[in-house]
Amino acid sequence: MFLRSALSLWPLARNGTRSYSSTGVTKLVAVTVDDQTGIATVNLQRPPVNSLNLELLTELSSSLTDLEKNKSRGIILKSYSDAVFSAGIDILEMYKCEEERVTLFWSALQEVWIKLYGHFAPTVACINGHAPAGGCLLALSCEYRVMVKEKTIGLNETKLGIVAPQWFIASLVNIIGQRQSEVALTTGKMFTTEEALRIGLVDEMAENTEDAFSKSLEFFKKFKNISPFARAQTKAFIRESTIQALVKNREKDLKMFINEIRKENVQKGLGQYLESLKKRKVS
Ligand SMILES: CCCCCCCCCCC/C=C/C(=O)SCCNC(=O)CCNC(=O)[C@H](O)C(C)(C)COP(=O)(O)OP(=O)(O)OC[C@H]1O[C@@H](n2cnc3c(N)ncnc32)[C@H](O)[C@@H]1OP(=O)(O)O
Repeated sequence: MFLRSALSLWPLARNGTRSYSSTGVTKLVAVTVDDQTGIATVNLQRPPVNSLNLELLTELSSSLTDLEKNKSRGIILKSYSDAVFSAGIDILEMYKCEEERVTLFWSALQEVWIKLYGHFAPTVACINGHAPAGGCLLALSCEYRVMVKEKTIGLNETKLGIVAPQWFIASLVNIIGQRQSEVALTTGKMFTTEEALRIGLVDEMAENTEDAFSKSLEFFKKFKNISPFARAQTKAFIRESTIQALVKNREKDLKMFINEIRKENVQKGLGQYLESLKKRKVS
């Protein structure tokens, strides 16, 4: 009964699913809600590599707000591409950036993390491609991670000569612990799917996107006999201190980000990194 009335808020059904976009036009984030289960699939679709720019983050943020309002029964976050889940922050948002835009950009990233990390319903990252840095952060924000074999994931910021902010670090520490995080972060380690599974950075490995998606769906069955309220409140208690650490320091975090990326050596490093990306190809 509750599910029916919650779902009735969604736009018209088509083939058992409801497609939805916060702007009315599907653009960088496509949301589909399964009519039977109420599970939402949030598909990131910014070719070629789903790098996170202001527009994608703004759409993702409003999709998450709508899912919260419409009481979705769960979220699967995935990529349109079988090669890349998300390449992390679009380097062009940090390289030679304008103050006004970079302020909006970082605020949007904070907002997305706060909403996704704190989302009341169960969340799964269906990691169907590489997930460096900000891409890894999105996956870490979910409650469960299913990753396609032979991909890579990690917070590789130090490799770019930048420092992962405290909330990126906390998201990792909460999953793999302090020691493993320290080694991973200081070396900018990118884990293969197999390595990530061994250290608990991901929960399951999948053969391909389809397999990852069906394993993601299985996760929600764990809560079949659990009160949604008890589940959500427990998650909120567990995650509260991590979220509050950013919520109380958003302005400071923003200033630190802007100061850090404006440094001459950081700008030089980002420029070189962009160049190296253009020359290199991943097999
Ligand atoms: C005291 C201090 C307090 C802290 C202050 C804060 C400090 C700052 C914190 C900032 C945190 C940063 C987080 C990030 O997310 S940084 C981004 C890191 N991302 C990466 O390193 C990934 C780079 N990309 C790749 O490794 C590969 O592209 C990938 C494996 C993802 C896919 O490989 P594939 O072979 O499929 O694709 P290509 O490499 O050919 O890429 C296609 C085109 O896309 C461009 N590209 C790729 N990634 C990015 C990116 N992140 N931003 C912008 N552009 C990107 C790539 O150059 C290709 O472009 P062209 O087609 O034009 O050549």
